[in-house]
Amino acid sequence: MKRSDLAVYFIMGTENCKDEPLVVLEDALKSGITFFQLREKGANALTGESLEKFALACQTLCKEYNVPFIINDNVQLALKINADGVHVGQDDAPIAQIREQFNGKIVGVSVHNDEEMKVAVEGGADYVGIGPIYETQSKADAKPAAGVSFLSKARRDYQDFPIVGIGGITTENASEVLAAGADGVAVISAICQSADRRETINLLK
Ligand SMILES: Nc1nc(C(F)(F)F)ncc1COP(=O)(O)OP(=O)(O)O
Ligand SMILES: [Mg+2]
Repeated sequence: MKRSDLAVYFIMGTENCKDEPLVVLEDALKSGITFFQLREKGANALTGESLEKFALACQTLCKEYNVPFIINDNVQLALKINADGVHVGQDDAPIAQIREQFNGKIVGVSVHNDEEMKVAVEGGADYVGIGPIYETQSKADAKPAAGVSFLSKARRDYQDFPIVGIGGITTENASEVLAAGADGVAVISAICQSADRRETINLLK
């Protein structure tokens, strides 16, 4: 993957959308997202067969638009349907183990400090997600908003490593995240709830 692939990283699960999720995803793909992550969370999250079916439908749409399709947390599902990669957090399996399972695929890791960043980079992650930059409504167990200070430091320490910012990012504050050194922004609500996704996506770049 290229760093520029992270420019507008849309993340979505069925709980994030008022409208039909696949309609939202196709509109977002048509409107120019550059990366997609299926993050199925919450009380009514799809599971089992219905999750697999939904994931396959998302994967088909992403293939049509030549956008990488990443699955959050669910390593088994990502392997089973041959997703383009997986995103894991600090509570998931160690990066070295994930890296081995996903040879040649994309592995993203959430990091919050120098140590986690070092382990992710040395463990072979393809990109890191840093956040939450701002307060977020999309992650119930999110850490407090950290601002851009750690992101800026990570960029100083790893000048060429792919970094995406996440957490409460909107068209109003995306430029601050990019100025701090992120290659792109990861968003859920800003795109899910947008009335004009093409305009929103252009304002996130
Ligand atoms: N899902 C994510 N995607 C990104 C990405 F880099 F892709 F923007 N960064 C961070 C997260 C958060 O990941 P995690 O800490 O495991 O929590 P959750 O499983 O609730 O998402
Ligand atoms: Mg996770």
